[in-house]
Amino acid sequence: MRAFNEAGVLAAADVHVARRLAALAAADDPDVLLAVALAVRAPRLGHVFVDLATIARRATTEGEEAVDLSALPWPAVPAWLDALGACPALVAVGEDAGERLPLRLVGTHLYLDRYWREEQRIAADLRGFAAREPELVNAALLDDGLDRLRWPDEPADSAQVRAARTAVHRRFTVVAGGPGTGKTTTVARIVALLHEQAADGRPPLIALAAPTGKAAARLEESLHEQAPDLDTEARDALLATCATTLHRLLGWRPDSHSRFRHHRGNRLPHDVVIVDETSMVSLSLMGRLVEAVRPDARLILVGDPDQLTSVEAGAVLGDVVGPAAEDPGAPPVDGALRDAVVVLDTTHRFGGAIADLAAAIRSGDPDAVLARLAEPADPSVRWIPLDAQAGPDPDPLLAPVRDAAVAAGRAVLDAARAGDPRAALAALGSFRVLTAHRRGPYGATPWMWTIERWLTDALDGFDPRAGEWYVGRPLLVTENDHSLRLYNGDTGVVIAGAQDRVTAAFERRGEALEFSPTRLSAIDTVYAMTIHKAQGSQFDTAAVLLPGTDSPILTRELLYTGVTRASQQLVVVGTEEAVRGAVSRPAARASALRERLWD
Ligand SMILES: Nc1ncnc2c1ncn2[C@@H]1O[C@H](COP(=O)(O)OP(=O)(O)OP(=O)(O)O)[C@@H](O)[C@H]1O
Repeated sequence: MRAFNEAGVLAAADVHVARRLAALAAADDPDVLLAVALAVRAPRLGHVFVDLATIARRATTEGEEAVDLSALPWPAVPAWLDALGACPALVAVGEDAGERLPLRLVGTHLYLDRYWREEQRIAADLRGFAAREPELVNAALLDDGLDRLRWPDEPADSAQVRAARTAVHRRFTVVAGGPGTGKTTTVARIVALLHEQAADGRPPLIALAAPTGKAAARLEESLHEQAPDLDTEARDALLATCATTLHRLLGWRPDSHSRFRHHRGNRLPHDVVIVDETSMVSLSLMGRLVEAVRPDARLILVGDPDQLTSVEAGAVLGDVVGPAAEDPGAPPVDGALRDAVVVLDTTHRFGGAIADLAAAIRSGDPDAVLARLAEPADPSVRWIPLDAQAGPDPDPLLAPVRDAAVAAGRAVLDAARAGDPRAALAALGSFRVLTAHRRGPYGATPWMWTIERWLTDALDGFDPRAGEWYVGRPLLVTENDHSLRLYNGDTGVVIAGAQDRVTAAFERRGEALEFSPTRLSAIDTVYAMTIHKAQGSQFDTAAVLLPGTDSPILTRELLYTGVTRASQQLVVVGTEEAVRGAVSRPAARASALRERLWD
């Protein structure tokens, strides 16, 4: 294991855990130890298992320098599998082996047993939901509702209409689509239609949830915004709906890391559970969710399967949507899961060139992406083919980024000085620099210093050294604070108040909430933020700064998620190699959920 540790393939903790597990089972074959360490490593990097047949080609390293993986002493695969098969106290072999051992080998996939169980159980639960008898519905009322809730120019068989119809008819529905494809609109329709179906009886108990507090707050806000325009008796019910985090819904207990109040033995009381931003839900959280939903309830998963996935193991939404994403227009076939997945593929929100670029990234064709960057269909996309390292002396070609940062900074500062929190928050949301990393030469932290310098040079009286709570400072909440209802990722601005006092203003449901800065705990400055943190938010203008090609997190999903954070104007800074590197490198998480669901 030493060579693999020194090459940056294995971390010290992987080696340590592998040694402990092997010692308990009295296994001492070095090839077995290496395999166990790789299985321990897998979930740390988002994989559900390690595929021993491909790991020698696919492993990524964590060191700064490129490593020649082929020079490492990889065991020959057949002998490796045999060695694992000869450890009956450590490794269960095959899906049918009944023992509970620390590891499980299925074909060439080596799992930590816990993840194997999780994956298997989720597949069974989801297949169960998908196959369950459809609901009895009042079809005339449903048709009438779908008609009333349609946009004037929306076809009667649009994907949004199909998605809402599916969710009313079935016990399991997946609504998949990129930004602005009408997912939230569809959720609003589903809630309204389900209320209409129950008009004479007990109104359905509906839970709306999202993986983060910020995403939950955003879902709730947009449903409340859409409600007044909907032609339905259920308008009040929509206005009264609240969204919560998945952890809260499931009854997270601070005394226990993974146990929730609701589970298979104590299900959620809800008739309908709708989850937004499902791409951010990990395998284990999905496991806790599907086991807690009553078998006779409806489960509706909403999200964008092309976005970055949770940092924990699994890529559940992508696996559930599976092949349905490749032929969104295909008519339903007999497979129950195929019928449950509806892909929304018409963008209603942003500029054509941004949507075009996002589609090219999704298709994985680097030449098409570069062509759309070099000659976009309209001026909403701009590409600066530069290496995006932060430095004391930014390249003059970065002027568009600087100008946008200064324009937004000026608007934030003017509004903050004038004591106008709403205008300051609106200006803050108008522009953001997005990076792949937090630290290091391409990180959000050095870029923050660069932007602060630009603002100091351009704005009269702007001085970030004037004290921690200087007027106009853009704030980022870095931990959930349930008592203030501020969530990790929320942003705010320091606003001038009376008598030299300042407040920190944050937006909630279109209103500005102001707090004394002394009440805030985990806060950062946010001239730049990581693409991961920006997930679930959009900005009028976003500048996406790509790292070098040796960055292990430069992937297709990262670029797609960054690009789709811009609603009107997008600037991409990165070399041709970085763009190619990103597009040609899908995050490819090792997971067998897709096969378990679809094959
Ligand atoms: N069929 C449609 N025709 C015209 N406009 C629509 C249609 N569906 C939705 N819209 C509008 O497009 C915008 C995006 O819709 P919506 O917020 O539902 O998308 P979304 O997929 O939830 O976006 P996000 O990824 O930001 O959550 C909204 O302003 C909405 O009013």
